[in-house]
Amino acid sequence: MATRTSSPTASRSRTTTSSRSTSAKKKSASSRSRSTKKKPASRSTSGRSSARRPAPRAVRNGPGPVARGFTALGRGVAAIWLAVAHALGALVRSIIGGARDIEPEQRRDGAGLFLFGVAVIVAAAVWFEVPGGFMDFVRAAVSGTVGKIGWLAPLGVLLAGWRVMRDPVHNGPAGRQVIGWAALSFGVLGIVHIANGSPQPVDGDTMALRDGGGAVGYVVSALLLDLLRSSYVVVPLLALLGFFGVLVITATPLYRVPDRLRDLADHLFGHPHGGEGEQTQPIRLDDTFERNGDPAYDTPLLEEPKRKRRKKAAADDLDRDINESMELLAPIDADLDAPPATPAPLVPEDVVETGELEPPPHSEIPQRVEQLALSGDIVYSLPEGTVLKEGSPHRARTKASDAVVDRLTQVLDEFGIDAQVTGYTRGPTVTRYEIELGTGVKVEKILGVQRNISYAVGSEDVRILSPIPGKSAVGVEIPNVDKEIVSLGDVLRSNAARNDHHPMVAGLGKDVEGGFVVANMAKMPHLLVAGATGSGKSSFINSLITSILMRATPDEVRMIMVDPKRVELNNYEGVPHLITPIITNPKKAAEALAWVCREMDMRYDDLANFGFRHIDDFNKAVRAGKVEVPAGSERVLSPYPYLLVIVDELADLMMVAPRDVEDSVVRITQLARAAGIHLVLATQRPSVDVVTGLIKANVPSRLAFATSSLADSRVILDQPGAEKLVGQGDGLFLPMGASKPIRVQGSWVTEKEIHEVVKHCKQQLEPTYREDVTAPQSSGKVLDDDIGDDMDLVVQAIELVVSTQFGSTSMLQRKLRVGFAKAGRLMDILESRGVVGPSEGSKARDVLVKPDELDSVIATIQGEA
Ligand SMILES: Nc1ncnc2c1ncn2[C@@H]1O[C@H](COP(=O)(O)OP(=O)(O)OP(=O)(O)O)[C@@H](O)[C@H]1O
Repeated sequence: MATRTSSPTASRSRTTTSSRSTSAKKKSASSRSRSTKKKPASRSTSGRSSARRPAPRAVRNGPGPVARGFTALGRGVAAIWLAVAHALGALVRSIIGGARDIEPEQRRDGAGLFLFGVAVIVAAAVWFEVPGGFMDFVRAAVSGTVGKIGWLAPLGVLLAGWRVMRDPVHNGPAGRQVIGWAALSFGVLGIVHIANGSPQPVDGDTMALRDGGGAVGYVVSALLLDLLRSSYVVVPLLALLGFFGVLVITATPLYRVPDRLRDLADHLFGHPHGGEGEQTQPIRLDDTFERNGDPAYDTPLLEEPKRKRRKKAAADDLDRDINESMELLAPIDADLDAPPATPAPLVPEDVVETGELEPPPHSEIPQRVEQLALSGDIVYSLPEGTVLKEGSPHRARTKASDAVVDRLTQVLDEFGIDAQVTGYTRGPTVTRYEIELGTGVKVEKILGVQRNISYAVGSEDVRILSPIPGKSAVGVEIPNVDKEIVSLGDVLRSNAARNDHHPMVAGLGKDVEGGFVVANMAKMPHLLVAGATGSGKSSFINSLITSILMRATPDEVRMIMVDPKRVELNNYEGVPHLITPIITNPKKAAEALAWVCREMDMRYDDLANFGFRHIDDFNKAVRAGKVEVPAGSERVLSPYPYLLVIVDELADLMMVAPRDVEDSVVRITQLARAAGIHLVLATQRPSVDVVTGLIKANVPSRLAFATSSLADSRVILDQPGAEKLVGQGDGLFLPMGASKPIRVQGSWVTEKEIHEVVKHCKQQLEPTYREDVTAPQSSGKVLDDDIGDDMDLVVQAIELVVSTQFGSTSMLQRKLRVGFAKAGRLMDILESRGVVGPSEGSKARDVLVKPDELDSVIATIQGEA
C-alpha cells in the first residue's frame, strides 16, 4: 500500500521551511549576481517571505540513490533471467508440442529455470564429484537427506523443472505437486531404507544413513516399523503411499488408472490414439479445419506495441515469477480440491479482516465420463471433460485492485465520509469493494459520491449495492482492468456441477466473489436472456448448449433451436439432441412453437391418464416398468426426454407472427414445467413490444447482459442495473423467486471446443428428426380456404370486433347483415387468427387484439390469403 505523509510534525515542517528559505536566499543571491531580470526570485528574499506560506512540496520518503541503483540492477538481472527462462521454456514447449499456446500469465519459466540451475549444481556435486567446500556441502546434504537415491536427485529436480516449464496449468496447483512428490519420495525412500537393512545412526553419527534412504528414509521407515513392527506390513504401505503420490502428481482418479496406462503405452510404443474405426475414417474438411472463432474479450481497437509496455510487462512478469518461486518454497497446506489461487477475499493489510467469503470449492479432477445406454442397444458416451480447457487462474488479490482501494479511501477522506474500505472480492470482470460505514453515516452519502468514485477510478460503470445481500456493508462494483476468462470447462468441473447429475445443469459462469454459478435449467423453468448487441448473449447460449451436450444424452434432453440470425447456432447442426433441423425461418419457428404446445398437450394427456403430476415421476415409473398400458393397447411406453427450446432472437419471431408466438410462448410457459419442456428466449431488443407483459409474467428467470438504456434494464429485470454492466459476458442473473440479481461473468467456450464436443456427439448417433415440428397445422389450411371470397367480410368483422372490443356473433349478424351460420363462421375464422378467444357459451368472446394493433393484424391476414 502507498504510504502518505499527510501531516508532518510541526517541528519537522518548521525545519523544512527554514532550511528551504535559507537555500532560497542563497539561490536568489546568486541568480541576482548573474541576471537582474529574475524579479520573483528577488522578491522572495524580502522580509515578507517569512509571512508567506511556502508552496507545498512533496516530502520525499522514497529509497535513496544507492537503493534505487540496487533495485535497478536487481530488475536488470531478473529481466535477463526471465528472458533466458522464456527462451528455454519456449524450447521445452516446442519439443513437447501441444502446450505451445500457453498464456503469458500462466508461464512459470523463471521457476523452471531455477530448478534447472539446482539440477546442474546437484549433478556436479553428486555425479561428477566436483571438489570444493560448497560442493562438499551439497553432496553431504543430498546423500544425508535421501541416501542411496542421491544419484537420482539431479534427474528428479530436472524433471520437476521440465514439468514446471512444459505446462504449469496442466500440473495443477503447486500445493498438489508438493504433496504428490512428498508422498512419492517418502514411499520410495522408506522402502529403500528397509531394503538396505534399516541402518541406524550410531552414537549420533548419521553417516550410516547414507547407505539407506537417508534421513528421510530413516524417519519414515523407523516411525512405521516402531508402530507396526513387521516390514511385511510396512513395505506394502509405503508402496501404496508412493502410488498415491503418483496419482496426485498426475491428477489421476483411481478409476482412470487403466485409461492412463493405456495412454502411456500408446505414447511409448507409438500406437495411434483411439480405436481402429477412427483410423479408417475418411478425412473431412471438418476434422482438419482449424476453427478459431471469436476470441474472448474481443475488441476492435488495435493496441500499439509500445516499448514501454514491454518493459512494464517484463517487470510484472518478474514480480510474478519471484512470487511464484517463493510459493514453490513456501510450506504447503493446500487441500487437493482447493482452487489454484487462494480465493479468500483480499483484506488490505491495515484494515479489519472480513473473513469467510470463500467461493464454492472447485475440483481439478477430470469430470466423470458416463456410459449411458440409449433406448435400444446403442451405448452413447458423453464427451470427455478434458475437451473443455481451463481458463485463467483466479487471482484473489492484485496490485490494480489494491490501488483502487487507495483511491476509494481517498475519495471517502476528501468528502469527509466516516467509512472504511474493509476489503474486496475479485470476480473475473468486476471487483466488489466493501465499505463499512461509521455510526450515524447515511448510506446516501456513498450514493452521493458515486460520480466522484467513477472519476477517481476512471470508469463509467461503477455500480453501488446497498447493502451487499447478507452483509452490513455497501458494495462498490468496479470493472477490473485485468479481466479473467471464465472457461466453461472450469465451471462444469466445479464441485457444484459435479455433485448434481441432472442432465439439464448448465454452467452459467462465475460470480463477483469468484464462486462458480451453476443452474439447473429444469428448475428455472424458463429463461429470458436479453442484452444489447455484443453483450454476450450468443456466447451464453453457446455455453448453455455445450453444457447440455457435455452432460446429457439425446435420450435425456432433446432440443429445438431457433436461430433467425442463421449463423449463431449452425455449429450444432446435426447433433443427435436435435428434434428438428435448426430453424432459421421465423414463420417456421412460430409453427414449431405451436408444435411444442401440441407435444405438451400430449404429455399432459399421458400424465393425466397414468396418474402422474410430473414427467420425472412418470419417467421413473416407466424405467422401473411400473406403468401399465390399458388392455388391448399396443403402445410401448418410453421415458419422455426433457425438451429445451432455444430461441436466439425473439424479436424476429414477434415481428412475423406476434399473436401466435405470444400465445404459444404463454401457453408453454404456463404449463410446460410439469411436462419437462423449457424455454430459453434471447433478444437484443428488450422493448415492450417484444418482451410483452404476458411473456414477462410467465418467464420467471431472467439473465440480463449489458443493455443500452435504463428502460431496457427495467423491462428485463424490473429494476435498474443492467445498463451499468461492462458487456462481453458481464451479466445479472435473476433466478426465479429471487429479488436481487447475482452478478455473473458468463462462461466462455471457444469455437474449437464446441467443434470437438459436437464432433464427439455426431460421431456416435445420427439425429432422428420429426417431420411434423415445422409442418403447418392442417386446420390452418382449411380455414385459409374458408376465407376464400369473404376476405372483405372478414376484414369488416375484425374492424367491428376490435373497435367495439365486443366479440359477439349476433352483433356481427346485425351489423354486417349476414345470416347466423355465416356470422358463426366469421367468428371461427377470427378465433383461428387470434382476434377473439374461444366461445364461452352465451357470453361474448374475449377480444384479444387491441385497437392499435388492428392494422397489423389485418395486414397479416390479407398477406396470408
Ligand atoms: N463470457 C465471455 N467471456 C469473454 N468474452 C466474452 C464473453 N461473452 C462475450 N464475449 C466477447 O464479446 C463478444 C460478443 O459476444 P456475443 O457475440 O455473444 O454478443 P451478442 O450479445 O450475442 O451480440 P449479437 O446480438 O450482436 O450477436 C464475443 O465475440 C467475445 O469476444
